[in-house]
Amino acid sequence: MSVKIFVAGHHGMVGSALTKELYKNSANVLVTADREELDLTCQEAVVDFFNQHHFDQVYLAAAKVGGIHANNTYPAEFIYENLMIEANVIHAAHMNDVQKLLFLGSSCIYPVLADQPIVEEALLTGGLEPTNEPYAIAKIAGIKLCESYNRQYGRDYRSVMPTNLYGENDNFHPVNSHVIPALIRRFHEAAKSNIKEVIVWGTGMPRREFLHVNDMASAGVYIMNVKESIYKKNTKPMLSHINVGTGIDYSIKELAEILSEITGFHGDIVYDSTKPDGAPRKLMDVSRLTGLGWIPSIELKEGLQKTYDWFCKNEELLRL
Ligand SMILES: NC(=O)C1=CN([C@@H]2O[C@H](COP(=O)(O)OP(=O)(O)OC[C@H]3O[C@@H](n4cnc5c(N)ncnc54)[C@H](OP(=O)(O)O)[C@@H]3O)[C@@H](O)[C@H]2O)C=CC1
Ligand SMILES: C[C@H]1O[C@H](OP(=O)(O)OP(=O)(O)OC[C@H]2O[C@@H](n3cnc4c(=O)[nH]c(N)nc43)[C@H](O)[C@@H]2O)[C@@H](O)[C@@H](O)C1=O
Repeated sequence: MSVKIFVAGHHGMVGSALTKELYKNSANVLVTADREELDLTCQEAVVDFFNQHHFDQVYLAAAKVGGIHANNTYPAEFIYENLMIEANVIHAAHMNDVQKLLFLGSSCIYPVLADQPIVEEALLTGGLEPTNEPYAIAKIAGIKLCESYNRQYGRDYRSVMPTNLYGENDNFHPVNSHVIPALIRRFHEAAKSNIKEVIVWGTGMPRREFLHVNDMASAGVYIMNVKESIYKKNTKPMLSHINVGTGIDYSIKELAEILSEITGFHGDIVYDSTKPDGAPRKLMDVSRLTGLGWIPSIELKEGLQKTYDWFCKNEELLRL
């Protein structure tokens, strides 16, 4: 029997990987819409769109996304657009009797000084990291929307909390992107132009856990398809969210050194400590996910090399 699925955000890094992953199952019938046809912040447009289709499932991978600088510079857009997208899509899914939905949150929902590795239960136990608090608040609202429709209406809306992601179709903007695409581009351009020095933001000391987007897509589809009774057994009764990561982290300095090697940059790496470090560490406890039977398959160096190869092939077409 076919399963009609709406993938919101299908042009994005995660949405495009999810689309590929979902196409592996020939029973899936995917529906997507470009932003020009469907602005997800517009309630009327979202209601009309859901009324036209009868979806069995929704993957909500559309969001206003960016790295530490973008979050710190455009907090109003990050909180407003994300709240609107989540409220519109999750509510419209419920009103149209869509029983299953997967919402993408982020590891920044957890308190900035949470015990490491961070367990799902750490949510709302402390203050958030200031540079991305508005985005994190919107993501927490998304989790609570899912939990509330589950509690009140018996929906099966699950939320994945991915660690920092990277891979093909990432945003390689020089300042608004995340650290991996930013450094790939900066090291690549320096190596090509024989520039002797590359600036890396912050002290290089923060630690981050990185997951390749193909692993993220595989985990997302896996989690969506775990039987409800088994998924609930692995979460506290009302908890709808689950961490997605590798369980391994690296310092930004270690990451920069790996990327300089991959891109063939042989100059000096200079740390600009006037730029924010953000959270000191964000390593997630992934035992709930591994307990469900999923483990990642792309090791960091391999994933970075694949991403760099993809960047070199697509440099001219990228949204920079
Ligand atoms: N990247 C990361 O490191 C992490 C990402 N996540 C989460 O994963 C999800 C996907 O992120 P990612 O793929 O990296 O982000 P991208 O920016 O690559 O993709 C986001 C997608 O959402 C679409 N979108 C944004 N606003 C609207 C709107 N108003 N109407 C219609 N479409 C819209 C964009 O459309 P368009 O193509 O037109 O711009 C884009 O296709 C997000 O929820 C994010 O919070 C979580 C943890 C880490
Ligand atoms: C996924 C996650 O992404 C964001 O949080 P973040 O984890 O801090 O992600 P980031 O990739 O932007 O930075 C990671 C680290 O790397 C350092 N760093 C060095 N040099 C560059 C650099 O050139 N660019 C960037 N962006 N960071 C750099 C940077 O200073 C920081 O210490 C959230 O806002 C939030 O949106 C969220 O959920």
